[in-house]
Amino acid sequence: MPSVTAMITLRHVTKRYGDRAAVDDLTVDVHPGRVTGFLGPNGAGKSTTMRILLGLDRADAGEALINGARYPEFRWPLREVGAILDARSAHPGRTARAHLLALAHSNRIPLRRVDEVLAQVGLESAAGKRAGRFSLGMGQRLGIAAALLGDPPVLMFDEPVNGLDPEGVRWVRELARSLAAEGRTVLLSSHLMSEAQLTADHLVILGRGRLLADAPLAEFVASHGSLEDAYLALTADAVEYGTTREQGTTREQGAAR
Ligand SMILES: Nc1ncnc2c1ncn2[C@@H]1O[C@H](COP(=O)(O)OP(=O)(O)OP(=O)(O)O)[C@@H](O)[C@H]1O
Repeated sequence: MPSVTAMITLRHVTKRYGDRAAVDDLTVDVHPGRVTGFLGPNGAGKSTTMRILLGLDRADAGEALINGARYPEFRWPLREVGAILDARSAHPGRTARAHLLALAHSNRIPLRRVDEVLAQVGLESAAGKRAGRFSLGMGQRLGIAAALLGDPPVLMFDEPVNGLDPEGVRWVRELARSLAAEGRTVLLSSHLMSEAQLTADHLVILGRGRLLADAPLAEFVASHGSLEDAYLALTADAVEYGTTREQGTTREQGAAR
């Protein structure tokens, strides 16, 4: 049974670039045993939040914890949290198997896990192929294999279905749901409301780096009939780069707010 304790804890996290806050006093908990959809318009701060959690960016203020610890404190981080931030993270000259073997070595993960995760993501037959020759979808699968390698209790996927075909999209959805059903914490960012509605149990929505909502999916859908309608109503004032209805041209609203 999943514990009721939050596995991802953000407390007053702020990150500034110049005079602008990419993440602005963000406090939220992400719980195990469910898929939490991490939503927000372009530039809302989703990737920055994930990067801070993964120790790739440093917050100017606040605390970002995974299972009670800061990422740099983990001796074997891949056993604590699996993440895909960028589908092309493997060295292009390395085969899929060599990439995963190197990761397993570096985190003292049993080497048998390499073949297990290759099978889990459907890449057995491509294990000897260089990552640089992978299609976008294969690259996403390799990224997910790396995330699963250490059997971590926490998974963070940033736009995992970008560029995937319908079969791949469904596969990611079912994978995310099964990982949550095993009691893991799954945080998944997406721009696709239809996909988020099919995948997430719970939603955390950001706008301009601030928390706009933290509630069960069912509440959103009940309030407006669809997640898309609820989301667009909630984020209307937080969109940075929109298109004007009359001309379909891009305008920047950021300076006006
Ligand atoms: N390295 C950086 N230098 C300067 N500004 C940055 C940097 N990284 C992010 N930002 C800014 O911080 C804000 C938040 O960006 P972030 O990528 O976290 O948003 P996001 O919600 O992931 O957006 P998207 O949905 O477009 O991926 C944006 O205004 C972005 O331009």
